[in-house]
Amino acid sequence: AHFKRVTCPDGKNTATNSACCAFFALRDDLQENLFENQCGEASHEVLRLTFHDAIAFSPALTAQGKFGGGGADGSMLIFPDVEPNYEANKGISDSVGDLLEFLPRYNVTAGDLIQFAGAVGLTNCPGAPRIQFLAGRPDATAPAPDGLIPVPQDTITSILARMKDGGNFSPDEVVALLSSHSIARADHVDESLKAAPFDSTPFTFDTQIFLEVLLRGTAFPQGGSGGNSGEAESPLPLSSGDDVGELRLLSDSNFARDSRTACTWQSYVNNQSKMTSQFAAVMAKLAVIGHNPADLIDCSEVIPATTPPAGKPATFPAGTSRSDIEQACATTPFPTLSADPGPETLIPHCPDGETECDS
Ligand code: HEM
Ligand SMILES: [Ca+2]
Ligand SMILES: [Mn+2]
Repeated sequence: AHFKRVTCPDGKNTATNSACCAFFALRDDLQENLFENQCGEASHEVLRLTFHDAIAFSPALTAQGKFGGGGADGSMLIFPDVEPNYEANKGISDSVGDLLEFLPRYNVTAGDLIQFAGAVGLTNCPGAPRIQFLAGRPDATAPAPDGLIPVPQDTITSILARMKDGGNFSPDEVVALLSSHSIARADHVDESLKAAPFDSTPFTFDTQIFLEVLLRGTAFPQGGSGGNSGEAESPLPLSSGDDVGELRLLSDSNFARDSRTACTWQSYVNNQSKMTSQFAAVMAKLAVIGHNPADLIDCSEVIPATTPPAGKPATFPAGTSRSDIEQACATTPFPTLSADPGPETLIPHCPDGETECDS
């Protein structure tokens, strides 16, 4: 068969399906005015929103005759005064507010906007994969019920059960999804710290998260209140001004050390291609929770090209070494890595070495 491309009403773009046309101008607007072509705060927060919108879906609740949520249906944007107020969604209102500026100006559904923006934002992050984007999610008719978003103080057993129910994710697939925490910073785990990074390279989609969470924790980030619910000690607590020390989620700490997930966790250390290909595959699954993909139209062609990885292997952050690794996978040797020289260094607050940046 051959496929004829349609010319979009904008007169500039062609598409495999006219349903994809609305996304070209939206993409350019998001890149210029929200993400600023950077792997900064807005790109990170929209990625988190893709998860929180999609995973609020529960066949188990439906089986009890209750409403289980609509999955990736944009309910966060359609009912912005409901779900964003749930405890597990603390901080999500930033990305909800960001995307609500775009929603009325484009002929796309709220569920599509969230997953599309997540895929576009990712391409600003060096090393991140280009993920699939399917269009055509119908609009949510009701907000998802509370209690469906994992929190870092949950046990691994409970998070795995929730992820199985919500997206039919295996333990390995949950670990793959946690690659997202390579480009992540917390504002609400320790309310006294703003943008506390989960790894030493929060603007690069690399495997440092999997390495650094395996290092022995020594302290809570300096300047913070420490020991909050869902927080574990980190190996890089040094802070100065806006440059906040690394914060470790209790759940990430547990995933790295639990017998059900430790070997997959360790297998991503210094294996960028494995991490990114598995993350891309599982994100495709996440993005269609609550929908039959056969009802959606492939508009992946609108997603920009990726930003290439730095090409730097994983390294022990300055001040740490192999002897600090709490290895929990018994069957595979830990990879040999070099260490950055010198004593512990600060983790920069801004992308691209800027001295001032938003949030
Ligand atoms: C499965 C268990 C998970 C737990 C318990 C969890 C928990 C958290 C928490 C507590 C934060 C910090 C929020 C804040 O205080 O500002 C966070 C941030 C983040 N999470 Fe997760 N998460 C999980 C899975 C995921 C998944 C599957 C994704 C995406 C695919 C994701 C993407 C992110 C991103 C990108 C951020 C950073 C947001 C920012 O920098 O503002 N998380 N996560
Ligand atoms: Ca990183
Ligand atoms: Mn944030």
